[in-house]
Amino acid sequence: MYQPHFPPVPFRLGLYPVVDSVAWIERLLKVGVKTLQLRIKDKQDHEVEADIAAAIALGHRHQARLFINDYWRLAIKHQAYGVHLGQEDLETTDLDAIRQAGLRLGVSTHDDMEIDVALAARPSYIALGHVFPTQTKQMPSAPQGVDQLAGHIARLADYPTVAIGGISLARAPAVLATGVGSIAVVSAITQAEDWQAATAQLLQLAGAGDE
Ligand SMILES: Cc1ncc(COP(=O)(O)OP(=O)(O)O)c(N)n1
Ligand SMILES: Cc1ncsc1CCOP(=O)(O)O
Ligand SMILES: [Mg+2]
Repeated sequence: MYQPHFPPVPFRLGLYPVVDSVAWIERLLKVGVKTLQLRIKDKQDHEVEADIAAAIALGHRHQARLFINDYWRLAIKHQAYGVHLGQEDLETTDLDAIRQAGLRLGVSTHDDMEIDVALAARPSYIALGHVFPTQTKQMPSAPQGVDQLAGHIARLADYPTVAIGGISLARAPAVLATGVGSIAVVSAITQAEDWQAATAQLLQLAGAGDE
């Protein structure tokens, strides 16, 4: 049973681009993306606060589901839709503060043990990765592949799920066939020759998420 400790999200979050700038957030909102993440790495809070505040304001204006990666205090301060955290972040984050502020929580997982840890926190969604090899982030483990992903999706039943890692336009149909509710992508959009065409095609396949 899906009974999160945080506000729920729709079972299908649809296409979920993960990007590193306000410019990308604005572009993607303008073409109809409704779930997205601002992922800026390795900066001090004061260096990213203006960008995080601007991205959150844009998300509100477009009635979109904007998750902030890592910077959970700033996400609370500026009232983001949600926060995305990794496994190692769970130990150092005040999860009660996120819940009390009414933000959704997404948690990364890479295997069954990490899914156990994530489920114990009862987040709003569980991310599963990396599905395929990725150039975007250094990964300590091997890609899980579509079959293992399908096993995790079956285990998680009605829990909202997000697949991430190496998902291209060509690979998206096989990933979606596992029943996963969302595909998170970086390079499939940001490195595409024509990002607008790529986004439109991915939206066609994955949808913009349930209301
Ligand atoms: C949707 C989604 N899934 C997984 C990740 C990876 O998050 P994390 O493990 O915290 O690693 P970094 O992104 O912080 O490098 C994600 N960001 N989004
Ligand atoms: C942030 C992150 N977490 C797991 S894989 C990944 C990067 C995904 O990027 P791409 O879609 O370009 O493979
Ligand atoms: Mg993180």
